[in-house]
Amino acid sequence: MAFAADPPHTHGTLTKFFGVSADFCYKIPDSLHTREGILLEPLAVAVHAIRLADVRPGHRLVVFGAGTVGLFCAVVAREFGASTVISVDLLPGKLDVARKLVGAEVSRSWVPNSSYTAEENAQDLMETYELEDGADIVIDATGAESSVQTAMCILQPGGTYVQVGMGKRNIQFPIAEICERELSVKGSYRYGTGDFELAMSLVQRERIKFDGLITGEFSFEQASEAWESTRRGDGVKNVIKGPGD
Ligand SMILES: NC(=O)c1ccc[n+]([C@@H]2O[C@H](COP(=O)([O-])OP(=O)(O)OC[C@H]3O[C@@H](n4cnc5c(N)ncnc54)[C@H](O)[C@@H]3O)[C@@H](O)[C@H]2O)c1
Ligand SMILES: OC[C@H](O)C(O)[C@@H](O)CO
Repeated sequence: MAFAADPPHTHGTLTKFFGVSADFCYKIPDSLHTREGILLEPLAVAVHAIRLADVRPGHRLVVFGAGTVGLFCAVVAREFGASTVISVDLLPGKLDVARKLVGAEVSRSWVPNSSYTAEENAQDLMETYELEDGADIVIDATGAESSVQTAMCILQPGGTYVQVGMGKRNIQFPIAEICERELSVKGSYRYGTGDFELAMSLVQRERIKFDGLITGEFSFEQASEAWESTRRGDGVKNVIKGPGD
């Protein structure tokens, strides 16, 4: 898969014109403003992950990370029938967005304690939400070592773990947990056939609404400020306009 947004295959999409074959394009639904169209990409990432996780009605999920990808994993899981989705993030503001997007009936939130071990955090989360044997499915959308370690300790026997977050290439990984509880561990990378279609359909049918998710708009000249704002974790999604827009 050649990814358009960053080198080496291209110089990136931060340009006035970007040529791409028509059969690699999807028409943004008329109901969406172009700037909201950028959210279809991370939504397709989430659709891919939730399909791989095989979320079924009644499942209880934990999603580490409430950035764009984690938020969308949580709301797509709701659409697949999850009864409870616990969003985990260090930033309480991100969890407020998750609650609004997913809805109070399904959404729960939890902030890890940075001075706890992974096992202590896992125990705290499971007690808080009465997950006696553990969650059915856990998704990591942070790439953070501490999240991955905690995630492994909150799955029920036979549960499924999906790695979406991409952080350090090598981390300490509690491999015994996989063996002893017969966990299924999967990696999720970008998207596959049908993921963009389902993402667009969820938006067109207004099952998922993008209202309030574009929290910053920057001119081309302010691009570095946009990246800095994203690095600080401000808001949800920043848009950088093309040159001359
Ligand atoms: N697998 C793929 O195809 C794919 C596609 C897109 C993004 N990604 C990866 O997914 C991850 C999420 O992407 P995003 O765009 O939502 O990023 P983001 O930076 O917007 O979100 C990450 C969130 O994780 C939270 N976080 C960081 N460390 C944490 C910790 N220790 N505990 C709890 N929360 C923590 C942050 O506060 C933030 O809200 C990134 O690692 C990104 O590289 C992977
Ligand atoms: O949504 C697609 C992602 O941005 C990526 O796959 C990227 O972060 C890794 O190269």
